[in-house]
Amino acid sequence: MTPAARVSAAIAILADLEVRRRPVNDALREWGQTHRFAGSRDRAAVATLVYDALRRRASAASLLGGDSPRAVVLGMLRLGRGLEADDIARLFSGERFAPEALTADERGRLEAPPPDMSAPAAGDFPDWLEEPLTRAFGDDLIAEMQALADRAPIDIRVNTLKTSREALAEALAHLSPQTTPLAPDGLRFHVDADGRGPALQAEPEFIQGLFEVQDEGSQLASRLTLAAPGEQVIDLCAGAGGKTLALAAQMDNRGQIYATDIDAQRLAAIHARLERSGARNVQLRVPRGRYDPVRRPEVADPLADLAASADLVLVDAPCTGTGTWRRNPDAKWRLRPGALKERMNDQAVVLDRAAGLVKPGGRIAYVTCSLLPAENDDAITAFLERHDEFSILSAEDVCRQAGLPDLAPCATAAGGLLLTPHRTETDGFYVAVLSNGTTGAAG
Ligand SMILES: C[S@@+](CC[C@H](N)C(=O)[O-])C[C@H]1O[C@@H](n2cnc3c(N)ncnc32)[C@H](O)[C@@H]1O
Repeated sequence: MTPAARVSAAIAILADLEVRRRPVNDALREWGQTHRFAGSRDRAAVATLVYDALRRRASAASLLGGDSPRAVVLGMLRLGRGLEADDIARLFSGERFAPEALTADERGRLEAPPPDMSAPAAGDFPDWLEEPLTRAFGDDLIAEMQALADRAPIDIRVNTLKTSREALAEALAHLSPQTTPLAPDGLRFHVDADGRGPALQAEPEFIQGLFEVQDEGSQLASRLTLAAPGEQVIDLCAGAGGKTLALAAQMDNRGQIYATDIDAQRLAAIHARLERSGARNVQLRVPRGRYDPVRRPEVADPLADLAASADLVLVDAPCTGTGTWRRNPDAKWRLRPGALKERMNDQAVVLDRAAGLVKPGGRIAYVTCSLLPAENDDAITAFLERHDEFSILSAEDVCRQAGLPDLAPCATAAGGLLLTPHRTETDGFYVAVLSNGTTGAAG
């Protein structure tokens, strides 16, 4: 496909998304199936155009004075990719397979300096989130949100149960890995201009369990739980097990991790990952269906024997995922206030459940991949009001004990830590460590 034909395809896919309101991956998959002539490089380039357009949807619409798929792609090429009006005119030539030629108005807008934009347009985020995001970032709001609109690199966590970062970097030298700036076990890979990264999961080292794909922010969040060898740990929202595996390695296979989730199906992927990783200190506690003591009392509590027993309960809470918008740019335009409310309710439920599982002197590590205070500091403040036996460990102490003193400036008003693409070049993650009683955390 020519570059212009790829642009036409991206505009058509964005138009389809508007009409059918479905996840972008479904639309891209269907496009690939119905355009068999497109090779893998074409498909990657088209997908990257679509994703980049979604990243810049609001600023592009502001530049072009409208939010049609064509306008958004035009604006993205100018603002996101830095193309000049002449370069864009060559793509929008009106020739076979290319989009229609530029109108005089479009050309004028592409040539003029960008207009003054509102914060949501300049930062490419939904209007209704301006107030909470301003609360989170103050004067840094636009810089933070622009960093969240950029593309993300691909990070892996080296499985230290089986190898070292140095040894794996050498084995993967043909993919030019770099060490992650903050996480001690991470390697980073960059994607090319067409959005293609290395096919890491096809590497023999992946099959041998020497690494897992995991964003550096998620690796740091696992470290900030302060999980230590020999501890009794409950991973209450284990899902597919990304953090369970990181904790097992951090604990050097010593002690015990009980991994569960409200939803048995979410745990399905964890079995093969555990097998590959060589983690031997993980016990799965799979509910017989969906664990919901209020609506489904017939489903037994898979942790019934673990009340008040854990040194650490990790609550990797269900959340809006606003911190992962670099990877899921369509999610930012689909998020609704009702979904935020639901997640806030889930967070309170799961935190209260965690409180009953921590032994005196133990701790809860509360983690979200959200940037919204309602899901972060506010959730913790409300929890501490409900549970006066808990107190928050200072962010500085947590960073020091985790061996990550450089993260201390990420402290939030309530004493949590907020990592962001702008601050730490990671996905957005929030971590707060809460101690049950006064004896404090391990370390
Ligand atoms: C952010 S995801 C977990 C990701 C996972 N820890 C990882 O690192 O790959 C949140 C998980 O919380 C689960 N969940 C939601 N409400 C819950 C509850 N009340 N108790 C336990 N798990 C819950 C969801 O099913 C989902 O798998």
